[in-house]
Amino acid sequence: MRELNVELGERSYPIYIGEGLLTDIAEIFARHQIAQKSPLLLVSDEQVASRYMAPLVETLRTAGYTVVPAVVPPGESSKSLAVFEQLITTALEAGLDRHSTVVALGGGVVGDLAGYVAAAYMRGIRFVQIPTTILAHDSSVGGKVAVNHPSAKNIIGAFHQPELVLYDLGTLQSLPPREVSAGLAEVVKHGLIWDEAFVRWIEDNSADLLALRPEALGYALYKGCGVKAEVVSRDEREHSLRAILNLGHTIGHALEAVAEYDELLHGEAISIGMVGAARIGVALGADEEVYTVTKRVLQACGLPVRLPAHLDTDAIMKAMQHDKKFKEGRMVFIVPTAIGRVEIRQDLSAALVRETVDRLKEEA
Ligand SMILES: NC(=O)c1ccc[n+]([C@@H]2O[C@H](COP(=O)([O-])OP(=O)(O)OC[C@H]3O[C@@H](n4cnc5c(N)ncnc54)[C@H](O)[C@@H]3O)[C@@H](O)[C@H]2O)c1
Ligand SMILES: O=C(O)C(=O)C[C@@H](O)[C@H](O)[C@H](O)COP(=O)(O)O
Ligand SMILES: [Zn+2]
Repeated sequence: MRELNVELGERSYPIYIGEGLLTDIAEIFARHQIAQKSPLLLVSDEQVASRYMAPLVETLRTAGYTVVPAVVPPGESSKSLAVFEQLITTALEAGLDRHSTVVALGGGVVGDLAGYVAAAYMRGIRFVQIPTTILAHDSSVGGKVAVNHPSAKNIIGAFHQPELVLYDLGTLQSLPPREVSAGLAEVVKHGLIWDEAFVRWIEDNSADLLALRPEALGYALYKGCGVKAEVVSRDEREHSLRAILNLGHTIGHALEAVAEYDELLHGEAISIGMVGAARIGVALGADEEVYTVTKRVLQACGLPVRLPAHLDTDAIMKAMQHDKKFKEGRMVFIVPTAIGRVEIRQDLSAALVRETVDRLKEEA
C-alpha cells in the first residue's frame, strides 16, 4: 500500500492507495473514528453498486455500522440539484445525524455529488471518498464538491474535505476502455502542470496504462495524487496556485455544457481543452514542443484532441464566461510555458481564444 497526506492543519487527511483495500475498510474506519452509532450513508451509482456495493455493505454491517445504501443513475446527469435533494431526503428519512458519515463509492460524479450532500446536510457532516475510476484520483482529493447547473459546470458547490481517501486499485479493472482514457486525461494534466519527467513516463508507459497493468497504474495514480495533494496543501481555496489544476478546463467545461453533459466525458473535454491551452501557450511564445508533446501524450492515452465541429463557437465562448476563474470581466486561462510548467494569465484577448477554439475543430 502507498500512502500520501494532504497537509491542511487540523483538516489533514491520508490517501491510501493499494490493491484490495476495501477488505480492510472496517479497520481503517476504526482508525479514523468513523462513528458506528450514527447511520452511515453509502452513495454509489448503479454500475458501481452492482459490482462493489454488496460486499462493502456486508463488511461494514459485520463491523457494527448501520449502513444506508443510496444508488443513483450513472453519468453526469446525476450531478444535479434534483438528485442532491433526493439524497438529502434519504438522509433525513434514515435519521442521519451530525455524527453520521457520507461515504462516496464511485467515480467523480458520485464523489462530487455525495460530497456536496455531506457539505450541506446539517451544515456539514463527515465524508469519506472511495474512488473507483482513474479520473477520481483527481476528484477524490482536494475537497471540491458540487453539482451542475444546466448552463454551468460545478456552479453549486462547496469546499468540504474528506476524512480520508481509500483507493482500492482492484476496482479499476472493471472500467470500460473509454473511461480508462478519460481518466488518464487528468493524470496527464498533473504531469503537464508540474512534472516534465512524469509526462515523458506517461507517454512511454501509455500501453501499460491502457491495459490497466497494476504496477504502471499504481505508480501513475500515486504520482497524480501526489501533485494534487501538494497543490491543494499550498492553496486549499484557490486563492492563486490551485487554479493551475484547471489546465484545459476553461475550454473543457464550456464544451461539456454546450454538449449538454452528454456527448463528451469530462476527461475527453479536458483533453481537447489542454490542446487548446497548449496552442495558446505557443501563440504566446512557448516552444512548439509544448503543443506537439501535449497532443502526442493525450493521443497515446486514447484521448480526443479535436473539438466536434457541430459545437457552436459562439455558444462555447458564452459558456466560458461562467468559468469560476472569470475575474474583473476577463477570462483567466492556465497557459503552459514549457512541459511541466504553466502560468495563470488574465490578459488573453477574446480573439485569440476564439481563433483557438476554431482551430481545435481542425486538429488531426
Ligand atoms: N472535485 C474535483 O476536484 C473533480 C476533479 C476532476 C473531475 N471532477 C468531476 O468528476 C466527474 C467525472 O468523474 P468520472 O470520470 O469518474 O465519471 P463517473 O463518476 O461518471 O464514472 C464514469 C463511469 O464509469 C462507471 N464506473 C465507475 N467506476 C467503475 C468501475 N470501477 N468499474 C466499472 N464502471 C465504473 C460509472 O458508473 C460511470 O458510468 C465530472 O463531473 C467532473 O466534473 C471533479
Ligand atoms: O481541484 C481542482 O481545483 C481542480 O480544478 C480539479 C479539476 O480537475 C476539476 O475538474 C474541478 O472540479 C474543477 O473545478 P472548478 O472550480 O473549475 O469547477
Ligand atoms: Zn477536471
